[in-house]
Amino acid sequence: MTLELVSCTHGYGRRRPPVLKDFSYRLPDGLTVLLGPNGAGKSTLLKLAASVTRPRRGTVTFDGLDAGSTQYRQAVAWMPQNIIPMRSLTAREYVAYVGWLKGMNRRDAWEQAPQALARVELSSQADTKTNRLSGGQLRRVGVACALVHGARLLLLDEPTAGMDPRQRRVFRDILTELTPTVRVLMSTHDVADLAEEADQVTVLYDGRIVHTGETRAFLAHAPRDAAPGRAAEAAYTAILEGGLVPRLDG
Ligand SMILES: Nc1ncnc2c1ncn2[C@@H]1O[C@H](COP(=O)(O)OP(=O)(O)OP(=O)(O)O)[C@@H](O)[C@H]1O
Repeated sequence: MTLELVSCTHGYGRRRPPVLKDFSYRLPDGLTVLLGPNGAGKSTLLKLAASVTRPRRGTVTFDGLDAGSTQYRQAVAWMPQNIIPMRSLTAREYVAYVGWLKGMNRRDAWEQAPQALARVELSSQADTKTNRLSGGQLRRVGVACALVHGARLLLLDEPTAGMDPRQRRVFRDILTELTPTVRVLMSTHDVADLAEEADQVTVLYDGRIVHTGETRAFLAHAPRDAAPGRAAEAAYTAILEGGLVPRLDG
C-alpha cells in the first residue's frame, strides 16, 4: 500500500485544459525525485497528493486512506514551494503550530518541535521569529514541520531551493535517514545534485509521465559520451527530447 492516484483529472479554471488528465501514479518505496520543466504539473501533483486540493475526477489514497480524511492528512506532510513566514511566531512556535494543525496535542507539539529543528540543524534559531530567517533557513523550518508529526509520506516541493551546499548535504542525509520508514516524493530542478541519491526518478512533461523507474534506469538514458558528473542532466535532457510528443487530448 502506498500513495496512489487513479485516473485523476485536475486543472485551474474550467475553460483551460486540465494540467493532469486521467492521470494515474503509484509511488514506490524510498525517495522518488520528481523532475520536469516549469509548468509540467509537479506542484499540481504534489498538491493533489497532499490533499491540499481535490481532483475534479479520480481518487487519491495513501495506505488505503482517502485523501481528505483526517487520518490521511495526519499521515502525509507537504512542504510547499513558498513557505510563508509568520512574523508573530518563532521557528519553534511555527513548527509546534503545524504539529498541532496535524492533530498533535499542544504539549507534544511544543515538546517535539525542538527535536525536529535539531534534525535540520536549526536549534540555534528556535527562538528567532520566522520573518527574520533567511530563505534557506525558512525551508529548513518547512522540513522540520514535515518531520514533527511523524508523517509516513513526505511531499516536498523544491525543498533545496535556496539552501547552501552544506545545507543540501545535511538535507540529503536527513532524507537518507528517513527513507527506510518514510516515503518521500520530492520535486526539484536540481537534476545533477539529487538524481543520483534517489531510489527512483519520475519525469513529468506537460502533465504526463514520460519516465518513471529506478535511478539506474534513469541514468541509463544518458549518452555514453556524457561528461563525468553530468550523467543525470544528460539523461534528463535525453528523456525530455524523447518525450516531446504533442499532446493530442488537450
Ligand atoms: N493557481 C493556479 N492558477 C492558475 N494556473 C495555475 C495555478 N497553479 C498552476 N497553474 C498552471 O498549471 C500548470 C502546471 O503548474 P505547476 O505549478 O503544477 O507546474 P510545476 O511543474 O510545478 O512548475 P514549476 O517547475 O515552475 O514549479 C502551469 O501551466 C501553471 O501555470
